[in-house]
Amino acid sequence: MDAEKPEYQRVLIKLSGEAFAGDEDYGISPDFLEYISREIKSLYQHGVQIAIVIGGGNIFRGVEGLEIGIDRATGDYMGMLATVINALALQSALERVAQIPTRVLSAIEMRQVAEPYIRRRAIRHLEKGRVVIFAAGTGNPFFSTDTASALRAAEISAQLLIKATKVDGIYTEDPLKNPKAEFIEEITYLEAITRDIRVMDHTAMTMCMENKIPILVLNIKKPGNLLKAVMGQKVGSLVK
Ligand SMILES: Nc1ncnc2c1ncn2[C@@H]1O[C@H](COP(=O)(O)OP(=O)(O)OP(=O)(O)O)[C@@H](O)[C@H]1O
Ligand SMILES: O=c1ccn([C@@H]2O[C@H](COP(=O)(O)O)[C@@H](O)[C@H]2O)c(=O)[nH]1
Repeated sequence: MDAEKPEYQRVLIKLSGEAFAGDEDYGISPDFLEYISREIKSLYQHGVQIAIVIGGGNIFRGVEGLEIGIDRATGDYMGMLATVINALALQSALERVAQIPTRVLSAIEMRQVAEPYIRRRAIRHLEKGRVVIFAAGTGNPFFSTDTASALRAAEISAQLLIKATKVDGIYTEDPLKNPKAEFIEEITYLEAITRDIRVMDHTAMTMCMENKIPILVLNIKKPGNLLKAVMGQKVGSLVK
């Protein structure tokens, strides 16, 4: 284990589903799986307790179902199942590439595939040095995996929620839509909500505010960013 001490001992990482697709628009990229496993290993080697919530945007989002006649709640369940697929892929990669013991805990019971989500069990896994992957979001339709990350971060008393995404941090507007948007290094929860910063949904932001969980938004595609975050080095944008 490295002598350098991390700033945070227990973190929750929200991994965007879209990032799982790598350079494609859909599916799971083997290169990304390998890359993210190595990135996570770098934190793990510093003794950081790591919980992960995975999105499903690379496979299915509930709102997409509406376009093909699938009602919202059913579409949302499909979206939650998509996060389970991503969780299993990540588990397999973490164990194969990084040799890290990993547990998938699902908010929707499917015993043959994953453990059911039980808060105290999740904490026990973390204490035992297992990376915990929370699958199936909150288990409820009409929510998002952003909200699931805020909820799980509060439940496990994570010291930091890292929103690992495709952009460098928070901007005045979505930088993928407006390249002239300006970078914001630090912002309060309330300001992020009132300025309608959409990098994380408002329900998630409010939950973090109420539970005083700082949110760090960073670019997951830049190697070393996750490690910088847990070491307390300057990276991304902070909401607190
Ligand atoms: N003000 C803003 N600053 C930064 N990013 C923003 C802003 N408004 C919108 N975004 C967009 O929010 C996105 C973050 O959401 P992301 O796609 O990572 O997560 P998600 O939608 O929760 O995950 P998934 O891909 O699984 O659906 C960024 O890629 C960015 O394009
Ligand atoms: O608690 C939850 C979490 C997710 N969903 C559905 O899953 C998809 C994928 O999640 P993303 O956050 O968009 O990556 C989401 O669009 C919802 O349809 C849910 O219903 N409840």
